[in-house]
Amino acid sequence: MNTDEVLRIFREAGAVLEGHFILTSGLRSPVFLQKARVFMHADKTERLCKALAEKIRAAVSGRIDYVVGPAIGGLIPAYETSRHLGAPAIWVEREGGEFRLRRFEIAKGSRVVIVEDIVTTGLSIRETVDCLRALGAEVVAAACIIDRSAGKADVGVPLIALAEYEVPAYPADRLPPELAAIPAIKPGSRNI
Ligand SMILES: O=P(O)(O)OC[C@H]1O[C@H](OP(=O)(O)OP(=O)(O)O)[C@H](O)[C@@H]1O
Ligand SMILES: O=C(O)c1cc(=O)[nH]c(=O)[nH]1
Ligand SMILES: [Mg+2]
Repeated sequence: MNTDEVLRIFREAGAVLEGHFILTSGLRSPVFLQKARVFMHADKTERLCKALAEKIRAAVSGRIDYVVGPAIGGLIPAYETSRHLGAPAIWVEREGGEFRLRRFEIAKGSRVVIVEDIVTTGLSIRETVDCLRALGAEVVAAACIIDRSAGKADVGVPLIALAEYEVPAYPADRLPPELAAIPAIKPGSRNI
């Protein structure tokens, strides 16, 4: 599946939003990919995640013990991708602002792949890598449906993206005037 096909699915689902958005990194953007509007459709999610699982299988040699999704956005794609990889899906969720593996125990040396929805700066994947490494896991790769950095984000492990789609994002104190004129909203779950 190529980037155009992935974006077609997002557009068909009404998931490409325009306005003024506060991203999880604090950056501001005129475009927000509201993945929940895609993941509400099992057929669309299956097509995307089956293709992502194939890309992961081609890139990762050796066993995968767990697929880990960073909540909330990573929950559904990690679960659906895990189905195609034949590995169990678990998740990290925020406790006091930090990602924790609250509901599961994993053996030291477990080989894990992180599956995210969207990557912008890579911050959320880096936080997930830190949490898993502190538990003794080996993070063999991370994957996402759409990489908004188009390959520029450094997540500390190899990143496998189903699609790369570069979207502008600006520091809050360097907004273009047309963006500053629109009231900002924050759709994600960090800090709520
Ligand atoms: O690469 P980054 O700069 O970290 O941005 C991408 C992250 O932002 C979103 O999560 P968010 O924290 O907004 O909450 P959500 O998972 O509930 O959507 C998205 O799900 C990724 O986790
Ligand atoms: O960077 C983000 O927080 C972000 C961007 C985006 O397009 N979609 C999303 O869910 N999060
Ligand atoms: Mg998220």
